[in-house]
Amino acid sequence: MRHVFIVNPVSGKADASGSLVPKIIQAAARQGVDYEILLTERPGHGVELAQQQAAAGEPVRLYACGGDGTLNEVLRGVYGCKNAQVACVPCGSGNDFVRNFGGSAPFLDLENLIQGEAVSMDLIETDQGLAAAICSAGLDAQVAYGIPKFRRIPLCGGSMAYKLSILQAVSGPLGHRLRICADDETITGDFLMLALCNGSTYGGGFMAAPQACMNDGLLELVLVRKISRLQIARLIGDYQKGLHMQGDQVAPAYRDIILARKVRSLRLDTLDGRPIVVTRDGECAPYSSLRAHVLPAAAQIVLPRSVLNTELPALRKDTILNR
Ligand SMILES: Nc1ncnc2c1ncn2[C@@H]1O[C@H](COP(=O)(O)OP(=O)(O)OP(=O)(O)O)[C@@H](O)[C@H]1O
Repeated sequence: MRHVFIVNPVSGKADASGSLVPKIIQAAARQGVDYEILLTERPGHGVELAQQQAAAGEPVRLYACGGDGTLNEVLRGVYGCKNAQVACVPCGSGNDFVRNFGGSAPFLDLENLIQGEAVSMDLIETDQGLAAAICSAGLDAQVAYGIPKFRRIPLCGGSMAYKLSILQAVSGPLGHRLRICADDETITGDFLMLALCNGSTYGGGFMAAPQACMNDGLLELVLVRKISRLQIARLIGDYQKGLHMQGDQVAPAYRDIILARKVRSLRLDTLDGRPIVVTRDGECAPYSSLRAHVLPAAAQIVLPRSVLNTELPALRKDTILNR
């Protein structure tokens, strides 16, 4: 099997490629694998490179070296190619995908990752494109959407841009009138936001669905009703830590404002004439509707050896390939 490292030099806070490339060369040499290193040159280039690498039909393992956006591009590029496995080398800002598996450290241990095995995992297909972990809509996505604008202001760093974007989002009209069709159930009401989760975590560590399993053929839908600014301030800390849920149930303190379902498909339509911001693995844009469904076992994701030996909600062990 060929090992191809697709490196995004602009992901994360600094260009990681300078330090990463020598580590890749050393790890690949020590593991004695046939490898290649490719750098992305522009947005979307990761999709093209992954497509080209998988097109020959030979077994190939692609390492997406960057953040969640780079992983998303590589997964899009190989979607439908049974010969391609995908690994994540987390060098981005949020790196939410690997949080499902205990965090970045084992994935940055390249020899551990090269020795890893592929696990068949679900993806989310939406009418806006694929998502690996979470597709969300509403206030949280609106905050993420606003950050780049504030980052363009001189001396405005990442944390200040995030705070200014929150301030802007909560100063405007809160919530949307939505019609949500979750499988066969239709729910109409005023909602602050919703998260459709294959994985547990997004937005740099917000744990929307702590029990989400990435290979059970189901998605966790978390709906937050329209609430006051004071209630948002109370909820936000618990939502970040996943304390709004108790196992598969909504925690008693939040049962009047949060709904949770396990679903295969979702249709969302805005009924108030205002577009709602949607984010897929961190890529944001406003839409008036969204269609999404689970793609069971659509990707072969490589997990480091040490992660495969750990019990995690994100992973059912019976789908490990190559064993
Ligand atoms: N050479 C390049 N120049 C400019 N943009 C690029 C280049 N290569 C890739 N990109 C784009 O960089 C964007 C950001 O990458 P990525 O999401 O991996 O990093 P991040 O935002 O730092 O991490 P995270 O999403 O985990 O917070 C992606 O949308 C990708 O399309």
